[in-house]
Amino acid sequence: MQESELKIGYIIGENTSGRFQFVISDDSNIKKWEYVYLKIKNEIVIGRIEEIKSKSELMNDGMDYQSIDKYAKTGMNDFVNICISTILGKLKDGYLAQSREIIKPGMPVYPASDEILQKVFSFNTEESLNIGSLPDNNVNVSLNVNGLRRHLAILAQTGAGKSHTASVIMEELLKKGASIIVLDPHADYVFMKKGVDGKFYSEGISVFRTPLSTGRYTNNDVGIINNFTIRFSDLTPDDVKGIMDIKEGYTNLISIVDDIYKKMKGKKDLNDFLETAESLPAEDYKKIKGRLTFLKKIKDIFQDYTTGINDYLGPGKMSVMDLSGMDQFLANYFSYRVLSSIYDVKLSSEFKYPVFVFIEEAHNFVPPRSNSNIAKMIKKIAGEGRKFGIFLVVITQRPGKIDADVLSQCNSQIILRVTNPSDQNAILESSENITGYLMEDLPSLDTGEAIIVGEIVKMPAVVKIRNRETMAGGSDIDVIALLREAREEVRKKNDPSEIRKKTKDLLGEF
Ligand SMILES: Nc1ncnc2c1ncn2[C@@H]1O[C@H](COP(=O)(O)OP(=O)(O)OP(=O)(O)O)[C@@H](O)[C@H]1O
Repeated sequence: MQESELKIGYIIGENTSGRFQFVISDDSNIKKWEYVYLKIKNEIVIGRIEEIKSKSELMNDGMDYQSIDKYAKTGMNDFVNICISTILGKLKDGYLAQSREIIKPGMPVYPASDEILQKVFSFNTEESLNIGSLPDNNVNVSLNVNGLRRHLAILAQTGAGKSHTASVIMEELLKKGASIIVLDPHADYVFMKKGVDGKFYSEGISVFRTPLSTGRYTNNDVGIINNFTIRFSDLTPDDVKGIMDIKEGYTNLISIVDDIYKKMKGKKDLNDFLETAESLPAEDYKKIKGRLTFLKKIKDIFQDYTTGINDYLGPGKMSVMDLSGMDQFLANYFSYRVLSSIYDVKLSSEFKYPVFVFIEEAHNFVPPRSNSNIAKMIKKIAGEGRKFGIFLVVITQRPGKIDADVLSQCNSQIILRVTNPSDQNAILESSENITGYLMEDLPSLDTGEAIIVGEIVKMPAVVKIRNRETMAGGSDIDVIALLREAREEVRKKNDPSEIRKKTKDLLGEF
């Protein structure tokens, strides 16, 4: 095909090494977010359309309705359609390298073919995770598993598709034999053992719950579950303080717990702890009584066995820690136990495979300036984890309410719809990958559409995340269907024939 047949426009006006503008014909089908290229000295320089402007000298913004109406009816037009495109780089061996060429007015602009785009959005099979496709064509987009080495953030407002996206990445990582831990405060991932068809999906997935869990699903709903239990005598005094939510500054309560430990003479189990506490001087007992009541309330988590790292960490194994129904500080404590044990085995190289840790609702575990054990552990992993092979996937709907250092340690971002300006600002500040142009698109993304930037992709892209293979938990409630059911219930309650039927059932024929 001749170049002249392919081109869609010509470079015009002022252009820079980062951006160019070109005029397109009136009947062009080109759309925002599509990719174009220029041929400069036998090289292909790729750009992405960020904006399309249309303007007319004739029908300008100083004219009234009647005059425009007249022009419009004549069919006359002098529209100029101008596309603004960012330069993503020049294509080199399937990768993008920086382009420093001068972009001159008059140069033709070509639409990037699916073939070119497919090259840019794929990696070799072993390193690629299939995440979805470009929204307007069939080009598959893959993530580079190596890009996860520098942590990933999945950011979006509620309902935009964070858990869906995270599940797709988990499915892909499982296929690669990854070891995955999921901190799951709302039981969003507890059904992943099942496929969308309801059949069994993967041997490798286990769900861990504490006997305390009063979450949104029962054990029967979830199917096979593993209990996360603790043998009280395995706990250190500091562990017990953590479980009782006794923070660093509570010096009185800290010394009372230490005192109980010094005086314990029996099996060092929960009963021993509680009985020893009762023998404390009345004043001390009074101070700690509320915390002891709490320990009694959660006594079911203390069993004969302490769930340990070998239960939940292994090659090709994904363990979902269902923390639903727990107070935040207990969820923090359990999560801290899990992450610190992973940190230890990775630090000592006892476990050699990479571990991917997904943290849902991460803003609750590591809010700004938090000094809790779990927050310190997450910050440590964000800072140094990648050296030992622990990679974070931080998921949050409140990017403005999570520790900024943790967010900025994430070198890749998958960002779905975000309309709140303070969250948009937090995202913009967290990463140099995100430009103002990309930010402008955030409010208009559809559910399941994401902007992906950073080391996991060769160039920034808006991607339609693929369908899930596994069953979702925590999907949106179908309000319409439930309201329909409620109306039907009320109708039946008031329907005379239903009332007669009920009376007959109760009294028999009369
Ligand atoms: N790529 C997608 N394709 C099809 N459906 C999707 C996609 N992404 C999300 N959805 C659907 O949109 C709804 C919300 O998705 P999801 O639960 O993942 O959002 P969320 O951002 O995690 O919400 P929340 O903050 O409430 O947990 C779900 O019903 C989900 O199935």
